[in-house]
Amino acid sequence: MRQAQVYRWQLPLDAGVVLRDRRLKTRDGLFVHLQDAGCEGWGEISPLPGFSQETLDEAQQAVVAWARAWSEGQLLPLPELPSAAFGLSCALAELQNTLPQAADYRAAMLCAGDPDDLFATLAALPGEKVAKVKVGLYEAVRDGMVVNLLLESIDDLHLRLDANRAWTPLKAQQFAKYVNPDYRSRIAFLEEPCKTREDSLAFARETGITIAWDESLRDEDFRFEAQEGVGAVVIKPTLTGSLQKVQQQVAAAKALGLTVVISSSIESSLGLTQLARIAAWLTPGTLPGLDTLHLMKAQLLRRWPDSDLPCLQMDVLEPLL
Ligand SMILES: O=C(O)CCC(=O)C1=CC=C[C@@H](O)[C@@H]1C(=O)O
Ligand SMILES: [Mg+2]
Repeated sequence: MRQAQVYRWQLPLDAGVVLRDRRLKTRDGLFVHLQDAGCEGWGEISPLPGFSQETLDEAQQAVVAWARAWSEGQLLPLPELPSAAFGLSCALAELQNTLPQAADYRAAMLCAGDPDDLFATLAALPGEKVAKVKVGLYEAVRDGMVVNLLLESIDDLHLRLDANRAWTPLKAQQFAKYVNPDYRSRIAFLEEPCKTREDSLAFARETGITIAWDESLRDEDFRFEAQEGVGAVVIKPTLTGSLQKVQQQVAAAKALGLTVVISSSIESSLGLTQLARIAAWLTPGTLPGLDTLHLMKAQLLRRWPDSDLPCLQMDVLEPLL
């Protein structure tokens, strides 16, 4: 007999998590748990404030209705809301054993805070040294100097940068001016430098710095096409939709020869470990962008290997059905 449950949860975040100018104090989300004929599957639905179009309450309504119908034997189409479609499709994939267990728990180190503190940590990174640095939060010139300094001091370091569309063309140029042309090839990519796609493309052409699309993938008029200066796409499944849609986007990007990075939308450890499995499955060989667990004060139900954070269990979940 089929059984479905939807749980709501809330986790405290580290004091310093700022997203699109707003400070996030907690991460709120849902889990769905499906059981059928001795098999089970879990999925996480946690729209990211400032990034997702839908609110958690809207996602909850859609997920509860879908799960109720499913437990009564109906198979409704997945909801349109990306976070809901993603979480439900993961639960179904676990239930049907189509989401492989093997996971890629490596993550490009997310750097924040004082650059002076970063050198030692980065220099000591084992294996492929890839770090992600946010730019566009301070003066573009300061960003340029920090990036230059990091690449200068650690000669096997590659950086992923992310401006979240913060710059005007002028500011982007000010940034680029400070990065020694010899080091630019070690900028693996710079996500979304400018406010518009046209300006970002012009920046890539003019500076030789490879750019990546993240926010643009959610633009109504976005199409996968070869574009000079674009080297990668960053796919955030919680913002994209069902696993099937994620697979389609990965395939379309790969067909253009682009690097595809599966990235976190600050999911709990349960969602994050599923993303590590999706990365191992769909983008083997590319370091995923999943270094966000340390932004939280606890894990939930499933552990991320080597994390020291306490792992909270079922008793903190609020059942909704
Ligand atoms: O992509 C990564 O390496 C980590 C995730 C990450 O950088 C982000 C997750 C969610 C919102 C943003 O703060 C940021 C991004 O814009 O890509
Ligand atoms: Mg980004």
